[in-house]
Amino acid sequence: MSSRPMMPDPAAGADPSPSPGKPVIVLEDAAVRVGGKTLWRGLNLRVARGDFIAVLGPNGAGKSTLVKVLLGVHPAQGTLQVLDLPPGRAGHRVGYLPQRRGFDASLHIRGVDVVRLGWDGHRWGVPVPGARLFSARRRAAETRIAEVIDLVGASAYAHRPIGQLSGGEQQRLLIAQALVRRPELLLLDEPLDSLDLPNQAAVAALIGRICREEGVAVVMVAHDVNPILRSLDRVLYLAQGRAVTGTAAEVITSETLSGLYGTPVEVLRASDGRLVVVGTPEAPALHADRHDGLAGG
Ligand SMILES: Nc1ncnc2c1ncn2[C@@H]1O[C@H](COP(=O)(O)OP(=O)(O)OP(=O)(O)O)[C@@H](O)[C@H]1O
Repeated sequence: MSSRPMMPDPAAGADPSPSPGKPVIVLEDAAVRVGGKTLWRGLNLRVARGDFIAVLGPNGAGKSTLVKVLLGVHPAQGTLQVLDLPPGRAGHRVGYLPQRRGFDASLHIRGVDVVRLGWDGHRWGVPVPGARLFSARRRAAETRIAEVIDLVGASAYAHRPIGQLSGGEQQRLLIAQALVRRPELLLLDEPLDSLDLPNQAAVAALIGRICREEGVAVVMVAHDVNPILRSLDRVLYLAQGRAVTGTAAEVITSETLSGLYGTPVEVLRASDGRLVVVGTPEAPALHADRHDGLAGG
């Protein structure tokens, strides 16, 4: 986890502080169109092993779309590489936790089975119990499933029905599911949403630890940077069709965000260190091509 401090320049759009080492993600001058219009462009990002990057921005800025681009399920222009391959080609080397709204309380599938789906959810059918016991491959799977449940601190409740667990407990098990195939890159879409503050802090700390201890690069969409402020390496801030990248201290400033939004935005620091952004405009509409010159990047 490292980054070189340097003031970001929204106009230039370059990622100012790439980490050294072989990149896990390379985006150069990337752009995305949705419904025939440009959502964002001029996006430059390099993510290295063990980096923790937050993707921030207002509703509709294109944060989830960026994750879909990295997964290879949404097309984009520019230079795009994930683990040295075009997006979508790295298979199990990429773990993904989509946005969600929680499990139905009546759902009886156990937490451990949810994690197991991350291992063999692509296969049809129910495993044959006898075959399972004698398969070395299956034993390796069960060892890894137990290991990853332990890693996220969910051993005490992993055998209970997932619908009966708290939001924080469910989220830990879903993170375990995303980690079970030992991904080198973890894409998390708002994993802290719908969690209460203590659980936000606990899950944020867990993700930071996974980054450090497992060497996994994490790209995490977040609405609030505060729970992850201490664990982060860099942020990518999307707004008004443009992107800036840098450390949180560089990007989340009145000067940088005012430049990005093109209107005065104030960043206040509370006495407990929390950052509060004031005066951001409403969610931007998609940028029509005739405005591309203004959207810049
Ligand atoms: N397949 C699609 N077809 C049409 N519009 C789409 C499609 N996917 C995304 N959009 C639009 O693109 C914009 C960006 O969506 P996206 O979900 O990436 O934003 P976001 O920054 O993640 O928003 P939020 O913070 O609300 O989750 C939205 O206006 C959305 O309606």
